[in-house]
Amino acid sequence: MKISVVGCGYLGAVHAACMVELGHEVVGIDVDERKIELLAAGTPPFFEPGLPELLASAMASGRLRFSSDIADARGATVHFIAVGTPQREGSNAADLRYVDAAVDALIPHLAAGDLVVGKSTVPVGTAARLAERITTGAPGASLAWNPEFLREGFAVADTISPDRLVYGIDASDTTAEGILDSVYSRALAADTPKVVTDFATAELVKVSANAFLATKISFINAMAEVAEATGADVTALADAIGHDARIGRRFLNAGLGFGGGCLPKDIRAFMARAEELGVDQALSFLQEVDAINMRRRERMVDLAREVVGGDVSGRRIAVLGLAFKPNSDDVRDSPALDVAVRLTELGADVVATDPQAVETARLRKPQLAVAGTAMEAARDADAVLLLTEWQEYREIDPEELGSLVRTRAIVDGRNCLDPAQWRAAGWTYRALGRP
Ligand SMILES: NC(=O)c1ccc[n+]([C@@H]2O[C@H](COP(=O)([O-])OP(=O)(O)OC[C@H]3O[C@@H](n4cnc5c(N)ncnc54)[C@H](O)[C@@H]3O)[C@@H](O)[C@H]2O)c1
Ligand SMILES: O=c1ccn([C@@H]2O[C@H](COP(=O)(O)OP(=O)(O)O[C@H]3O[C@H](CO)[C@@H](O)[C@H](O)[C@H]3O)[C@@H](O)[C@H]2O)c(=O)[nH]1
Repeated sequence: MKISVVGCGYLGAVHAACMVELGHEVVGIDVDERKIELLAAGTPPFFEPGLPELLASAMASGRLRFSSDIADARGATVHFIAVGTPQREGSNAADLRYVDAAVDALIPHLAAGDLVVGKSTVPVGTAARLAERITTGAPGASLAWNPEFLREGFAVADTISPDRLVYGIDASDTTAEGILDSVYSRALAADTPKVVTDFATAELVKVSANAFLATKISFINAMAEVAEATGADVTALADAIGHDARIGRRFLNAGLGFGGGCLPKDIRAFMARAEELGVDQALSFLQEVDAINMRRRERMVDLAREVVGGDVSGRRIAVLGLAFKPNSDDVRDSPALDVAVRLTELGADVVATDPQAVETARLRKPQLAVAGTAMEAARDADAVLLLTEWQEYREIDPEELGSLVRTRAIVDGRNCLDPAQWRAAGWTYRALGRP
């Protein structure tokens, strides 16, 4: 099939390359010319494992091109909308201006029979509004909502082999399901579960899934707060409750909490939308989910204070990790970057590092002092903070790191180190939620 993907960020660039892998012919479109230049040269504009190889083979197939001109979407029959829906400035609500602009720009290039497919995460009600605009502006074209559940760091595998496919389709649309089935024929042949529903349900599936995941993380972080007050160990607690299949161990990793371009802004936009709908009480628990999450960052700053003896001002602090999670260079609402910046503002002499996110962090926070490696960051440090659990940080030798620092003090913000090993090497080991 001929497909256009409008918006080539973390979601769209991966989606475009994966659609080629699934046998389609694809044009990726973005208003950011620098991004398009990089992609057209076969270079991903961000770090995502597996994407360089996938992009190279997609480009070599001759079935993938990129353009900054929306007119190049003409001729495709399926048009994915994958533009950003960030948090609106000064409000919790989603900023829909990019989605609106993308759809408006696309409309003049649609032909009868074309299907526009929404992938961006939007407040419930958006699809119905856009469908109206499309059917008026481009008679014979229609809209489906097909939310995306990929995780950064696993984006390629999650796109090619999703856990499920959700199609939000207008009841009067007789062709959309068949078109989407053709797009995803390989996943469907592998028995991927498919849920066909209305627009509102499809939109809600996405935000409620993220609300559930955020709640699960904040639940365990609330337990971490209680563990801290009692000397209990939240990691053992998570293992124990996680053995109950009804609970499950995944997404029960206590620590610095959730960040990124999705969970934080999605729960806030969900609350804002619920308020508009007059059902804000139903989601009031998400305020607490958000508050628990943000408190972890404050607690981390407090622990940094504690390990250096009370005042971080003028103290050398090594920060290992800036990305919001490992295997990503994404620093949007990153708890690690947030803590590094707060400590800098408190007068600490912070030197931060990350295997992939140093550049993205510096773009947002040019004042941040950075180092290329953990060993460089740790030189003469009064304390080391591990804030993103990259594998290479998990494997650090406490003796090697210890030979570089001024004081052997480490705060494990992700509960990813073995306390016994570090203490045996003479380190003061502190963590979020375990003794
Ligand atoms: N990142 C993820 O893991 C992920 C997963 C599932 C869903 N989502 C959702 O997907 C959407 C995109 O997220 P992202 O992380 O890829 O964001 P992003 O900021 O990385 O990418 C968005 C892209 O859209 C482009 N854009 C903006 N306006 C445009 C227009 N009018 N025409 C063409 N391109 C335009 C931007 O230049 C940018 O490259 C969001 O709604 C997000 O919530 C993201
Ligand atoms: O047990 C856990 C699991 C995750 N996190 C943190 O939670 C955040 C989000 O992690 P994750 O969900 O793995 O990353 P994302 O790539 O943001 O993916 C989420 O957001 C996407 C965008 O909506 C969805 O598509 C995905 O399904 C959803 O998992 C990160 O800061 C993690 O460090 C924890 O603190 N503890």
